[in-house]
Amino acid sequence: MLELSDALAAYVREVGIVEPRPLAALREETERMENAHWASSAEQAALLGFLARLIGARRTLDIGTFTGYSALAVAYALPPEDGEVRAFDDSPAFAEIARRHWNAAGMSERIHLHVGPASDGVDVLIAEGRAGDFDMAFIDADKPAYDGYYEQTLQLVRPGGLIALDNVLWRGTVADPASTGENTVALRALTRKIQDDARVDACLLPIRDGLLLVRRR
Ligand SMILES: C[S@@+](CC[C@H](N)C(=O)[O-])C[C@H]1O[C@@H](n2cnc3c(N)ncnc32)[C@H](O)[C@@H]1O
Repeated sequence: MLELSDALAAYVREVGIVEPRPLAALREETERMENAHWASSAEQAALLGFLARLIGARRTLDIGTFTGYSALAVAYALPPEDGEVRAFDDSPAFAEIARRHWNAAGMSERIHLHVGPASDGVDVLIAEGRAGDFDMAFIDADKPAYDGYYEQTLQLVRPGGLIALDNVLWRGTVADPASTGENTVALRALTRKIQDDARVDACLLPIRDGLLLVRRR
């Protein structure tokens, strides 16, 4: 696979994607943080925004929000009049950073963040009767809980809607039978389950740490 050198990444960012200035400001602040690698890359976030536009998304879920980069990238792709991102993260510190940047981008009306365990927050939406009400979900929180998030989002996303799961290659460990770490085992099992799941179509993109795209039938 082609290695994305710094020069090549800079080229892609210059001519291959559009990153609004407030989104770039959020990325730049995040890059100075200890957990900077948690954030989606600019290219991956641009892909999510592109896919949101492609399917005409109006309402989306962002499970594992960190400093808010993926949520903001998708928010830009939603219609200004009624676009809605429901975001979930259990860190109040990350929430503060995310909200500051969403506000600066003029997107705070469009993105609603639940601070607490994501599964509880998503359950609230299900209890509120919002099954089938969402067009897209991005799953990027704790890996052993992905299967639960997948089942929850499958309820919330409409037929024809999209679920994207990040990090499904887990730095390549999933292809090594000797790797039996908790995250590796969970991601390997879920990827196989999804490929055999008659409720969906799925396609694994080997970009960055692996992005599994799932379409609800
Ligand atoms: C990889 S980061 C998300 C990156 C983000 N999607 C982006 O593109 O910038 C994972 C996030 O999930 C959050 N998280 C982990 N376990 C969680 C849980 N059980 N409930 C809610 N958030 C959780 C962490 O606080 C962290 O911010």
